[in-house]
Amino acid sequence: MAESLKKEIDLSQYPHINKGLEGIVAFSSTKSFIDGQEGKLIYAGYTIDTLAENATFEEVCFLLWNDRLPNQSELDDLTSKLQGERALPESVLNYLQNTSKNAEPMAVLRTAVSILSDFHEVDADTSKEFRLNKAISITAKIPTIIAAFDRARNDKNIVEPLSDHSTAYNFLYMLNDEEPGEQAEKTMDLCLILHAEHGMNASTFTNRAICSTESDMYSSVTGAIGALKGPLHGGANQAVMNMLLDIEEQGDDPVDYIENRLANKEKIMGFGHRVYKTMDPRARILRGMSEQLSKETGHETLYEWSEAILNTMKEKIGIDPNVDFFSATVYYSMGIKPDLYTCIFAMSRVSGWTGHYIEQAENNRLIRPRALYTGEKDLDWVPVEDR
Ligand SMILES: CC(=O)SCCNC(=O)CCNC(=O)[C@H](O)C(C)(C)COP(=O)(O)OP(=O)(O)OC[C@H]1O[C@@H](n2cnc3c(N)ncnc32)[C@H](O)[C@@H]1OP(=O)(O)O
Ligand SMILES: O=C([O-])CC(=O)C(=O)O
Repeated sequence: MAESLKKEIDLSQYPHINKGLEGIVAFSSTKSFIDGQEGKLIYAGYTIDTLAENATFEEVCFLLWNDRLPNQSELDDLTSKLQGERALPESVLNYLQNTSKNAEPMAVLRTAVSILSDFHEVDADTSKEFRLNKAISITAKIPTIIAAFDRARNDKNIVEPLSDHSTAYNFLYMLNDEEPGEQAEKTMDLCLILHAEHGMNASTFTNRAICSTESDMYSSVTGAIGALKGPLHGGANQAVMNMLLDIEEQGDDPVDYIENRLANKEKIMGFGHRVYKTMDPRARILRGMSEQLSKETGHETLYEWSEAILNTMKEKIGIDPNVDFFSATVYYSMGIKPDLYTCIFAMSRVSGWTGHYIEQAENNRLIRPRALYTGEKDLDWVPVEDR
């Protein structure tokens, strides 16, 4: 039967059956450029190194939403709008306080962003200003959601957002109920810059597909959070930390640990990339941050193991680390719990998602690829009692 069906399918109608859409260009975009061979990343004209050295996360948000850097008064205006939008509606706070303390933070974030749409006009108009204001509002509230849930699940008081300071500072303040030092703020800000945008990754693609049905921005960000959560995408940073902690707990040698897993054909989290065939430029920056911070905070061994794992991966299968590998030890050194790492990724990537939403909405075409049907055809109906 399968043989005869294969003959019926006219494969010439489907010249590009491409599992995983690898290499398919489905959009044009001004948001970012990736050179996977050279390991280069550019956001709207600026290399990731330039932005890491000079920008703030707020400037990167402006860049991704407007395709240019802000002048001082535009930056002040955006910063104060973000600060003004940080507070959550009462019912979202109630949800965060009353949901299961064992819930996955990314699942809680996904639900909370979805609930936010109940309190906002979602598609009242189609102007760029309306969409920008939505982008600002969602971006401003995500750090508050993450910090509030983490405190609620640990039976701690929820800390109200500040009406001043940067996104990075305010997040750490709400998470820990204490003012962060200059270095902690700078590190968090840098992490937000590094994770903000990355072309047509799975979550951004999801976000654009939802936008293309003329659905609202809350729906597209909610869907994107769901896509980011998976361990093959943003969820890998948490998995990296769990792997390092597993090595510690088992008293294992990191090289043996990796070699055993590779021998079992297991994937090593934080390594490999669909586009980069060399070191991810963000991993290069995070590697330096991880080295410095882990030494300063007494987690030097974790950094040394990371280097040993990196060398083993390169030597055994020639695969380099991605953004999720060294970010794990950076966050760990900052005292952040592993199951919040992917939420921090979302806290940053929302700037890219919403930038892409605006871009898609302004030049929309429904995203609707095809699947090659390989099932049976013309089956006779069999009554349920006879099956
Ligand atoms: C922010 C981000 O999303 S960055 C990515 C985060 N994800 C991870 O770190 C998870 C681990 N990595 C992976 O699973 C993959 O490298 C992906 C999903 C990121 C990219 O996958 P793809 O482009 O589909 O590459 P694919 O999975 O086909 O890998 C090619 C080969 O390298 C191997 N490989 C790729 N990544 C790894 C890895 N992390 N560990 C071990 N082997 C790997 C594959 O097994 C495959 O081998 P094969 O040709 O012998 O079958
Ligand atoms: O581009 C990808 O496929 C994954 C990635 O690195 C990101 O989203 O930052």
